[in-house]
Amino acid sequence: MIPANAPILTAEQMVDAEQAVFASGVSQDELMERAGEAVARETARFAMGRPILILAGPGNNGGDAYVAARLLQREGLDVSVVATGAPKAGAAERMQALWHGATTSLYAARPRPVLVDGLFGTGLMRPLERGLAAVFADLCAQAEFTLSIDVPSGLDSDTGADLGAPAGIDVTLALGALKPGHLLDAGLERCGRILLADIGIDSDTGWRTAGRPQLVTPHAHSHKYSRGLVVVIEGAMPGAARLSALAAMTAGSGYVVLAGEKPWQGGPDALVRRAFGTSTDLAEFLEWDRIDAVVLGPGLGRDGNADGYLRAAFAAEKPLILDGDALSLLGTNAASWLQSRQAPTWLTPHSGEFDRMFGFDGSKIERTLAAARATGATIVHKGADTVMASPKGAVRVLAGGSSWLSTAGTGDVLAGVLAAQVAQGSKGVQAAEAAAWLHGRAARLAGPAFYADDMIKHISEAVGECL
Ligand SMILES: NC(=O)C1=CN([C@@H]2O[C@H](COP(=O)(O)OP(=O)(O)OC[C@H]3O[C@@H](n4cnc5c(N)ncnc54)[C@H](OP(=O)(O)O)[C@@H]3O)[C@@H](O)[C@H]2O)[C@@H](O)CC1
Ligand SMILES: [K+]
Repeated sequence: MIPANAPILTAEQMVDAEQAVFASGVSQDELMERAGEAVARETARFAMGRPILILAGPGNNGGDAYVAARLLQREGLDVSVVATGAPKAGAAERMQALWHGATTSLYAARPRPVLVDGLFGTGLMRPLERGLAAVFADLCAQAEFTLSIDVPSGLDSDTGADLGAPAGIDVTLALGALKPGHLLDAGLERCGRILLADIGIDSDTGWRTAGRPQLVTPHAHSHKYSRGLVVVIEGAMPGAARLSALAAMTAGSGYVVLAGEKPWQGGPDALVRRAFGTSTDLAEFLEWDRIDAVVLGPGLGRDGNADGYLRAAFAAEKPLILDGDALSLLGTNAASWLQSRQAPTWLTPHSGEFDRMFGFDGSKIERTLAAARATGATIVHKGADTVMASPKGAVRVLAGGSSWLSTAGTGDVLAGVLAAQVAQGSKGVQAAEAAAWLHGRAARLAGPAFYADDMIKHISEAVGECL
């Protein structure tokens, strides 16, 4: 479980936030006391009287651990500390000096039912030393409950890269803000349940986890056009475009058109079909001023026809959602194609498509932001950790969704849900966040082992939860 609408800060941003707290008159010791109090409170809640082993590393993460040890002992709990080295000068050293209970070295440590991991937090700079990682993993495996302070030790807090973190952590108590590493890459599987403790730092940021959108019921005078008109362009593999179109219908659009050379005639009668002969015909149709959003890419194909449709969609200057084959056609030229567009664009690549289009380095958040800035488009970088970024720097992350979403066609469904949000007036990363949330919720409602058509039936139920 991941907190919704929670701020996300990098290690560097955490240091800045910490400095701002110090500048306001709060001492380093006071801030560490607050962090340790939060750790002690959550640990006591889960320990329910069981003996506790606290691992204290050499940095401030270890300092938090010493505070928690002292407070838990004061509450009468049976606490033992494992010190992995002398703490660095400053608050951590002072907190260690205030700890007067049992202390052992790492290699003499005996497992206890409750384990608190205060080895390393945001200051982890390199992989855990192998012996340390092995003992930590063993203590964790033998504990009945493990809580990590701030970040599981062995997880890169900025990227989620695995630097030796064990499996089996039950709770991670994030201090002040979530870190990118909680949400990305290996972090998704290593943190257990994530809780967020307010320790009084200013975590105001444009990066946060996605939350349930607030949608509106159509007003009394709404009509099919005012509810948003979506056009989905059908290509070589028509099934994918159908999934997008049906998803756009159940996500609240007033009018959905499936446009193709010979558009599919099955399915609901409410789905409007529009045949076009050539890309010139398509370009003319897309001039229609009723159109609020266009989806291009699901099942498009990559032949000359597809290229013509892409050019027609660009020429129309309507809000445009590009997915699948449209992304492949743009390829490494995405930035130059997109920078000239006046109307808003959303790109919805999965990681393979993203990597083929863009060569940026860094965490998934940094790479997605770089792509948004380079293209001027809102990027929805899909995956178990879906990262959404706008060119202005807003970031939303939706992580920890149903792993059953890893099946064909679910990306096409997302493109349709997104088009419905755009057609109804939602903008930029807000439209992406709403679509990703509805998509994730529909997948949960569909249960296990669903296929993409199944989840479409649950989109309107997900919409109902947001009114
Ligand atoms: N910022 C805030 O607002 C607040 C922060 N708080 C807390 O501070 C934590 C961050 O503390 P931090 O910066 O001292 O880093 P931390 O993770 O304890 O470790 C750094 C130490 O480990 C060492 N080291 C690194 N990698 C290593 C490795 N692989 N193997 C071995 N050693 C390694 C490194 O030394 P080095 O060897 O690199 O010289 C250094 O000594 C944060 O997560 C939170 O818990 C709260 O108290 C209050 C609010
Ligand atoms: K930790």
